[in-house]
Amino acid sequence: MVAGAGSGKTTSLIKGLAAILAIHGERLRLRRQRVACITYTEIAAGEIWTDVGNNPLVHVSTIHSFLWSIARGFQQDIAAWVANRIDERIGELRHAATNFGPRVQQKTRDKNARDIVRYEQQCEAITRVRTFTYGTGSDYAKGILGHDDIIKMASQLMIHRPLFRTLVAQQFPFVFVDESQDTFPVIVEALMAVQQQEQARFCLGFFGDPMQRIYPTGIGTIPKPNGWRAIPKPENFRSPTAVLSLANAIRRDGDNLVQVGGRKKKEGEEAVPVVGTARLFVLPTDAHRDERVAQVRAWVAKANDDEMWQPAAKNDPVKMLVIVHRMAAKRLGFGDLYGALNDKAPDAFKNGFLDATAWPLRSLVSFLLPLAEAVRDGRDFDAMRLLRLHSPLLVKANLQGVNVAERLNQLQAVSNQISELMGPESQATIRDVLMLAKKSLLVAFDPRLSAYLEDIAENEPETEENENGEAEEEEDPSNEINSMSAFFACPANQLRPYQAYVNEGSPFSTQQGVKGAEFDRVLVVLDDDEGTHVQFSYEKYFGLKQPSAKDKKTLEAGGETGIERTRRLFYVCCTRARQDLLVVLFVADPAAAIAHIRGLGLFPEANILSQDALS
Ligand SMILES: Nc1ncnc2c1ncn2[C@@H]1O[C@H](COP(=O)(O)OP(=O)(O)OP(=O)(O)O)[C@@H](O)[C@H]1O
Repeated sequence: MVAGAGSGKTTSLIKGLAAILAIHGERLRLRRQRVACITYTEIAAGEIWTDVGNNPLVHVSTIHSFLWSIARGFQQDIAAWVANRIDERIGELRHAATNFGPRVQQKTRDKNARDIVRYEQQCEAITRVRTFTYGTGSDYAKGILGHDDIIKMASQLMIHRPLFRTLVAQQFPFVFVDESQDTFPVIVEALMAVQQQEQARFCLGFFGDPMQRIYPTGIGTIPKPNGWRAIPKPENFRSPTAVLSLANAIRRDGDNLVQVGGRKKKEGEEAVPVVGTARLFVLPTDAHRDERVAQVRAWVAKANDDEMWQPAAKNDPVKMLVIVHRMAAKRLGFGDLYGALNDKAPDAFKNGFLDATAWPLRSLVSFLLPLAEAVRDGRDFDAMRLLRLHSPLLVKANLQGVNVAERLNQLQAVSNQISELMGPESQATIRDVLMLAKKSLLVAFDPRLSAYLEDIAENEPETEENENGEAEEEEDPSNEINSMSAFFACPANQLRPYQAYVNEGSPFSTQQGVKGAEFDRVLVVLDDDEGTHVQFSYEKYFGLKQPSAKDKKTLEAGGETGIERTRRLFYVCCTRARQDLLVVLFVADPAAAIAHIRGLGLFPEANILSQDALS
């Protein structure tokens, strides 16, 4: 099912699941089979499972847990895969070492050498591992596979082992994949291999929209082999007429998909279209952005005769979506964190910063920060739940012969210390928090993080600044090291405002975290960060700024530039609105920008407004 935003893909998926249960439920139960529904995040999984009445015949999960639930029984294959993976890594590191040019810094060479030693030790250690498990970060020596390993390992098993394919189909004769545009290509290949082998015994369905792909690792368009049925859904049920025209106009320069309809509301017996509003304000980039956004909101409140648009400090009825950039990060209180994981940082860090999935952040954001907050608020139950979920100190195998009361006291003491270090007034750095967690064995760290904690000495001077600001140069092996040392030096209390942004104002969490998110009033703030953002550029998207030399090279090579990525993100943001949409674009020269944007046919001319409208 390939269809635009608000066309009811998720609604259809849930109806499809219900229909399968009604038609095949009894047979599935007897054969101990289940229906798998793969979603992007745990939150989305929870929501879909609630929608199907928490039916145990439906296994709703992320791709990782789905794959692990099938692969975990194949321990011998896993062990062989891990041994091979370590060899591969050592080979890659040695290859890199022999190809280091004269400009590569000594610390990069040292790290390479230490990493080789670590992998060689792991190679030895895995022979003693009895059972491999799946955790947040991979630690082969302890028998733990991480997220990336599960994807690589299980898809390989699926692609190369007929028996494994049969097993998948036997356990899960129906597999639905939601948000299929953001699925890894190798997973699509693997699932298609199962379908090819099992034919009518295996029903596979993808639900998605290539224009809503927001992760660079996603496949976008799913290939359609012969014999597959495409299910079109041409109607839009969410957007008011004004937003629907904009959505169609955004796609006109992309894949040209046109949706019809739009949201309707009942008036007596009749269903009438909701007209709604879609406006663009183009305002000057200066130090008064917040005030200007507030002024625009007051203006819309008046124009729409809707007080809900007035600026609100709490429980804001307007959903505001911003792509964070340096200025916003500074204002929100996590400027250093932004700098560490964005300036001259590896692409994986920059991408993972947008939704807090970058590996340096994971244990902090998913465990240590929530733990610190639970302790501070006196939510003992939550603290305990987090510890049980994340701490190896409470794993059954590690509690044998241990005085449990003592262990709990010890955990409480460490949790209190972590909470203090991460408190708003604390002067502690991220490194301090991580060191304490490491020393006290509070959490099993991703070995990449452990390695850096061992390697990067305290107060290590940061290397040369990125002078030109344009982070468009090639990836340099020392980027990761520099990023990590800046990351360790960040104040730990910047994590809280960062997490609040990711949970509330980030279009990424909105898109992926809350399935099919929709809001009555949406405010999208577009604000390029003085040209340092390479992933997204609204100025380039609107044609206010020329593509760079690198963009042109990428296009010539058939690659994709930030312009396409920005179009898709803009589409996702705008199509969340059920009633009114307000877009605020900050640029250096609003008058020129307005003249240009009027010619694009995105917004009606009368709805492209400037500062003048506010005075
Ligand atoms: N057949 C229908 N009739 C009326 N309303 C519908 C219908 N199908 C879906 N809707 C409503 O339209 C809205 C969008 O539906 P849904 O979230 O399923 O779309 P989607 O295609 O998954 O959207 P997106 O791609 O933007 O996540 C929801 O409010 C849903 O209740």
